[in-house]
Amino acid sequence: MVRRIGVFGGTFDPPHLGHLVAASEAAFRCALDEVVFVPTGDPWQKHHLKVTDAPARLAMTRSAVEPDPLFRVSTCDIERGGATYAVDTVADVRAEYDEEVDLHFIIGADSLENLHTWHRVEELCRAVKFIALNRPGHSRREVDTTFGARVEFIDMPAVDLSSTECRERVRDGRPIRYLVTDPVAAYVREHGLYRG
Ligand SMILES: Nc1ncnc2c1ncn2[C@@H]1O[C@H](COP(=O)(O)OP(=O)(O)OP(=O)(O)O)[C@@H](O)[C@H]1O
Ligand SMILES: O=C(O)c1ccc[n+]([C@@H]2O[C@H](COP(=O)([O-])O)[C@@H](O)[C@H]2O)c1
Repeated sequence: MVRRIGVFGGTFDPPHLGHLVAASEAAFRCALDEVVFVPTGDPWQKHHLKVTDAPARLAMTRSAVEPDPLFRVSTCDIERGGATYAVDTVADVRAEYDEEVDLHFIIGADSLENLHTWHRVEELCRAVKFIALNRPGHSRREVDTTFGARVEFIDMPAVDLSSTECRERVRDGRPIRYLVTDPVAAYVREHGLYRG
């Protein structure tokens, strides 16, 4: 039996409940054997934003996924260096297995809308199928399939939350408890992240 692996790339600055619900729902609905969270090294489309250092995002992502035996973290994007391209992510994750695996790239509706801007997208689309999740304010159906994307649309309980909102809440002194896991909230507090 070829194992079905979900690859969930994200900047995870910080990881929040929307990410965890998306991964869990994708795993359940698509019978995934494992979901690999891959924090970006250098998210090139976020160069206009201040992104938290990779070790902190990695530590938060590890702590967020640790309780779920179906989830693990790969550091491949952080270790590779240079701009993070999903086409490299999936090649590196594939290389982490000794056996043949069927890779599914988990993606929110907002990212799916921008898929046509991704590096070597046709090659990426040959390498993986996409599991696309609804995200408030974004239509999942607007995907340009001319480059061959194979997309399965999954409905998850809508989580109207972003890392941006979490960062803004911390900056403004508002709570993020219950929007992120307790260990992530503790990490943010103890390391003074997002205080502006
Ligand atoms: N609430 C959500 N519901 C569904 N998908 C989500 C949600 N939040 C993030 N995602 C998806 O998770 C992946 C990683 O997202 P990312 O780490 O950039 O989080 P974000 O909340 O979009 O961050 P930011 O606000 O900093 O842009 C993307 O594919 C994104 O579409
Ligand atoms: O391959 C690309 O060119 C590309 C461009 C933008 C985003 N991505 C990937 O999309 C995932 C979510 O990225 P982000 O920046 O929305 O956190 C992550 O795995 C990124 O590497 C990939």
